[in-house]
Amino acid sequence: MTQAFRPLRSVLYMPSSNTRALEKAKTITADALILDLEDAVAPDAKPEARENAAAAVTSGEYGNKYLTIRINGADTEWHADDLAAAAKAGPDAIVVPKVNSAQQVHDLVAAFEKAGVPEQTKLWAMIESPYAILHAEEIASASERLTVLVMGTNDLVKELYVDHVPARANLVTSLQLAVLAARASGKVILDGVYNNVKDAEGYAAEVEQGRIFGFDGKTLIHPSQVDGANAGFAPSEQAVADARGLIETWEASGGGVVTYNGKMVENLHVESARRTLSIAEAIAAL
Ligand SMILES: CC(C)(COP(=O)(O)OP(=O)(O)OC[C@H]1O[C@@H](n2cnc3c(N)ncnc32)[C@H](O)[C@@H]1OP(=O)(O)O)[C@@H](O)C(=O)NCCC(=O)NCCSC(=O)C[C@H](O)C(=O)O
Ligand SMILES: [Mg+2]
Repeated sequence: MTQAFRPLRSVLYMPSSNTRALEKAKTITADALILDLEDAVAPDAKPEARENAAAAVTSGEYGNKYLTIRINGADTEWHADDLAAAAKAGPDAIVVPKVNSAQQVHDLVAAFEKAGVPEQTKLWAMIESPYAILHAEEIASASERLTVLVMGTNDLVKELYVDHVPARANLVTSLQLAVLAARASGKVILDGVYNNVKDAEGYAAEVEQGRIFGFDGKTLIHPSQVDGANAGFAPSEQAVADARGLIETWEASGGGVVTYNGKMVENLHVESARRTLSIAEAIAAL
């Protein structure tokens, strides 16, 4: 995780045209918000949504949540105005949909600079096409400014001509390629959204799958999904206790190979355990 272990377990989208959702989001315990100007906003509502998103970012009313704005893609009529508004507001990150190549990342970084986007505002790139999946490592490593890959599984399903199915068998290769790309380039990666806000069981299974696959967190569409992601992408109490025990046992041994709870422990396991503790500490510090 390159963002100094800033937790991004739960990253909630909301249409920036929906003032009720923007208001409600102030009290929702998501680690980050994506104030959307793209697919969740109808063309007629884009100008007002743009103003709402900028006002939300500058309001100072969202506590320590990481605030991002998802702008419309560079090939749309709204992109330039979205980017100008985001540049002025200075969110923690600008989320760009449908990023397909390293060249596109270079162009975006240049456009950020030209538009006067503050240096501390990062680029989050959405990976949501077959082409992007096959070029995910080049995209992820194209710029230091790009800190997070965000899976767009709705668009990916559309582009693959498949359906959403339980356990996402038809997306497993894509998800894993994207996680590999993020890990190879030291970037954070967020899983896609779960569309059925009434299906708590299916949602919980998908959170667990995302955690097992190695995602750092999940993008969400409804407040009811926040607690599940916060718990699912945090080390459990047992994992924290095991990490402490493992480190203590290994250190007491003088740093060679030992067993802890019957399992072999070497320095690489200690590194993983320290990472678990760092994540737990970062979450506790929120
Ligand atoms: C999915 C929804 C349209 C459902 O809306 P609704 O039926 O109004 O939900 P509820 O009545 O259950 O809402 C209860 C209260 O919670 C607030 N609310 C709802 N959703 C959000 C939210 N996302 N953020 C903040 N607050 C929210 C409601 O306002 C109610 O508040 P109150 O009345 O005060 O109690 C809706 O949830 C929604 O719009 N979700 C977000 C949709 C979105 O942003 N989509 C874009 C990204 S998804 C995507 O496609 C990613 C990617 O590009 C890909 O390709 O995969
Ligand atoms: Mg999409």
